[in-house]
Amino acid sequence: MYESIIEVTGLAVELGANPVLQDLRLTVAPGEIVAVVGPNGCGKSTLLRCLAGLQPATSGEVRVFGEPPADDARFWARVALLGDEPAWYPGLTAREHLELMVAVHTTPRMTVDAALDVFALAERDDAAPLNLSTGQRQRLCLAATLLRPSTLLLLDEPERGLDSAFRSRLAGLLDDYAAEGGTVVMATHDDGLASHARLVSPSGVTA
Ligand SMILES: Nc1ncnc2c1ncn2[C@@H]1O[C@H](COP(=O)(O)OP(=O)(O)OP(=O)(O)O)[C@@H](O)[C@H]1O
Repeated sequence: MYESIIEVTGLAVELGANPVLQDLRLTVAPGEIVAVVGPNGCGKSTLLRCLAGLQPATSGEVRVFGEPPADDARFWARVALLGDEPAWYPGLTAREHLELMVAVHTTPRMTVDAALDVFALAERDDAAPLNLSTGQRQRLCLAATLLRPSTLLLLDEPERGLDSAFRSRLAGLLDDYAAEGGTVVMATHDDGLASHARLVSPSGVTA
């Protein structure tokens, strides 16, 4: 068991000549829900990308599960990332995309039918993702992310496209994930989701 799942010290990131993150410190304990908040462009997505090992630090240290994040099977067995919309497989339905996740991850957190039910997609399960609405597609992304086994969720604006009822439902799902011992770090502009979380601001500004 780790005392902290995430340990960030003195993190700085420059993109081009742009100092996006400066001397950022963050510690996240198991079972915590952390909301990375702040105005557009303050570095929320950049921080999440650093935690996912997708953005190298200019200086400072990022440790996830005690080690620098590495783009390898061991890291991704524990970490589920919701970032930009993925590329969808042509010819596969929403259900078949979730079945792919189950085929790849041998111990899914729920069945495909349960995921379709939880994410209110059962009636559109035979649609191609590109024939779903924006919010339905986001629910499919969330279903795929929460279906796979993980102990750390990294979510970049999970509320994107969701109606207010489903945003509330998502807050409950994240609470359940944390109650099971999982840890959540999300970049969000949604006050409801943020109200369930400890707030962290890359820039020191939260509104
Ligand atoms: N490839 C890049 N080169 C230079 N600057 C970049 C690059 N990518 C992002 N930036 C800049 O880095 C800053 C942080 O971007 P980031 O996407 O992390 O912000 P954010 O807080 O997630 O914003 P939003 O709320 O709009 O999603 C922004 O000023 C952005 O313009």
